[in-house]
Amino acid sequence: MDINQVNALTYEGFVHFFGNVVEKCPLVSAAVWSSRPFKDISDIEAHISDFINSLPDSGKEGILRCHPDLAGRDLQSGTLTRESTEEQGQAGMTTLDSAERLLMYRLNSEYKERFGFPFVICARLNSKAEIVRQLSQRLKNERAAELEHAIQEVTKICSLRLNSIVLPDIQTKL
Ligand SMILES: NC(=O)NC1NC(=O)NC1=O
Repeated sequence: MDINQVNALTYEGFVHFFGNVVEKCPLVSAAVWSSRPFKDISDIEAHISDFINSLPDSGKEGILRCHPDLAGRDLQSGTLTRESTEEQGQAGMTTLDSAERLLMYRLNSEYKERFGFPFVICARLNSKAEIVRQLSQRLKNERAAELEHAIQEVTKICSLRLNSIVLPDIQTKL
């Protein structure tokens, strides 16, 4: 859909289409709907980022906790959202061998133990090797810096999801 169609959506319609641009957090799209009309995709993205960044740490942590582990239980049991299934597939998380799966499980567990929220990274922008490297690296961060880093990854995931729903401006004008 183009930006004019987005701006014409009712609240219910907007949450229907945009409710999962931040994983399992329809509250975020519900919150930004009242900022219409949006100029373009970047404008929607900016409102979402502003909303998330204005949350207290507990709210940011809550957003992270709504994300499934990479190569975790939801993937094994087929209960990932459609978006997350595609993203984890693209990053090679669906074709790990048993040693790689065990490594991801260990690192994810260690990360959750240390920070109290799951490791989040924009899977579509990272290869399997890069995900393992970043997970090992980010385990060494201070908690506050890591929370901000993880939230930036949420906004990258959100940006790619928005771009798969809304046509870019250039296409709207063709
Ligand atoms: N934990 C985590 O990073 N999850 C995800 N990342 C991503 O791009 N999609 C996800 O579900």
